[in-house]
Amino acid sequence: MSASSISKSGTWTSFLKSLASFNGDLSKLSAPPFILSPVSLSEYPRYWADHQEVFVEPSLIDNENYKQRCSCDKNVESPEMARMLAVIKWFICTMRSQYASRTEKQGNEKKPLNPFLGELFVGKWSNKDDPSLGETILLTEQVSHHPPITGYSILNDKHNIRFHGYNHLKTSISKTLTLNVKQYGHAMLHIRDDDETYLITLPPLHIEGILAASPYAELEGRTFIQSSTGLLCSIDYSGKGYFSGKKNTFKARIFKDPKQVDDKTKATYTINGQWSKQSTIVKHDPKLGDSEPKLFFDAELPKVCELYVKPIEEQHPLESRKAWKDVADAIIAGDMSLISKHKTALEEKQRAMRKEEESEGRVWQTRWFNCVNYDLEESASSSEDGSSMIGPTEEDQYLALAKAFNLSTKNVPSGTLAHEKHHKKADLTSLHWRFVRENWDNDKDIIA
Ligand SMILES: CCC(=O)OC[C@H](C)CC[C@H]1O[C@H]2C[C@H]3[C@@H]4CC=C5C[C@@H](O)CC[C@]5(C)[C@H]4CC[C@]3(C)[C@H]2[C@@H]1C
Repeated sequence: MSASSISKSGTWTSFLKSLASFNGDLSKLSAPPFILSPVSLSEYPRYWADHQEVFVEPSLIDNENYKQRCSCDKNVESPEMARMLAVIKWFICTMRSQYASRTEKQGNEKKPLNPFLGELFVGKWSNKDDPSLGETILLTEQVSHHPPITGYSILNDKHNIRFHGYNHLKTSISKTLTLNVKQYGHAMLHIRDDDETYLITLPPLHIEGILAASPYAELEGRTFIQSSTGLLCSIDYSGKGYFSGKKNTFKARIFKDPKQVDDKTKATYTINGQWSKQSTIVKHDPKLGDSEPKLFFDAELPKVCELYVKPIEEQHPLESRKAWKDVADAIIAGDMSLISKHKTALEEKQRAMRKEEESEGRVWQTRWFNCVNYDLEESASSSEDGSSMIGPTEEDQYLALAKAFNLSTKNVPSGTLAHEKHHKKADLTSLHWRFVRENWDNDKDIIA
């Protein structure tokens, strides 16, 4: 059925009517089968690293090879700048995976399964066709169901790459049936033995085309990449119909002094283009002026690496594809009554578990992630009573990196700066989820 015929069908028009009472809770929406994805949102962090070569590259740049490895500027001034450029290339590369790959593959966005509390997703890129990359492991955990929060960790021990983050979504529907998505949370990329760290914020997005039954994502707003080397990259997004006219447009600027982030004349490089296609880079030299634009990245070139996920029979009951199998099969079969039967069964099991915990005065214990309260003083790496609420550990670089560019460390939309209105709201908490590597290392029940 084409999108245009779907958009005129009875099921879609009644779905659109149901959107009028959408209250932001995606789990309450019963969308028609053809718009449901058999994939859980807990699998989406895979998009941070499904181009393994690009993901590993920043870790391969050192004091000897930085000029020759920096394909967009052979005269790059330092290894730190070369690594920042490689991190930006990786970040832009993930944008296409995160926000355009499903539409490219299946024609439009679909509604992913809503992860249950404690849902796990484990995968690995073995990189057999390029062993020099080493093996990368993907771990995700639904650390909260209300509100929905997914923790994720991507580890490549061969190159000492640790990428951890969490994602919390707040959604709303506009009068024109555009789904507005604010992302809360952030990610931290740690590379090299001296633990060079990059704090990465997440862009707001909106889903257009719902009226026409062919929804697709477009980014907006601004994200930041703050390096522990002092370098800062700020990226602005816009789409079709904005000043640029092209979909998936971005403009990135690199600053040596994060405090100058709003003075574009102080940028060392400006990168322009589409995060789903090509982008070019200009170097601003105080003496030589601006360089000619040069190709920075072509997002359609790097190949997607196969993620290995254990067969369902080898999975733990909390692992996503095992837990959702009956629902996923019913969605693939397009059988609405079977979908709601199996979905209801899973939801009732969850409700029963929450009731039992409540009657026993217990709360669900998260497995690989801790919730850190950044309003608390520095504390040891684990709390005495085993609760998951602790203060930051001394090696935690989050506060220092946030301070460098005045990022709010409160629970506000990702990328909010401390002088912006969201940060001024009263009673804001500063709770952020952190991966605990030893919990994964000591986990005897789950293997990658
Ligand atoms: C409320 C209206 C509704 O359900 O409409 C259903 C429509 C088919 C489309 C809505 C769904 O579109 C999906 C796109 C999903 C985002 C895609 C990429 C990412 C990046 C990743 O790093 C974090 C998750 C995120 C933000 C996904 C969140 C969920 C989105 C918006 C799905 C929508 C429910």
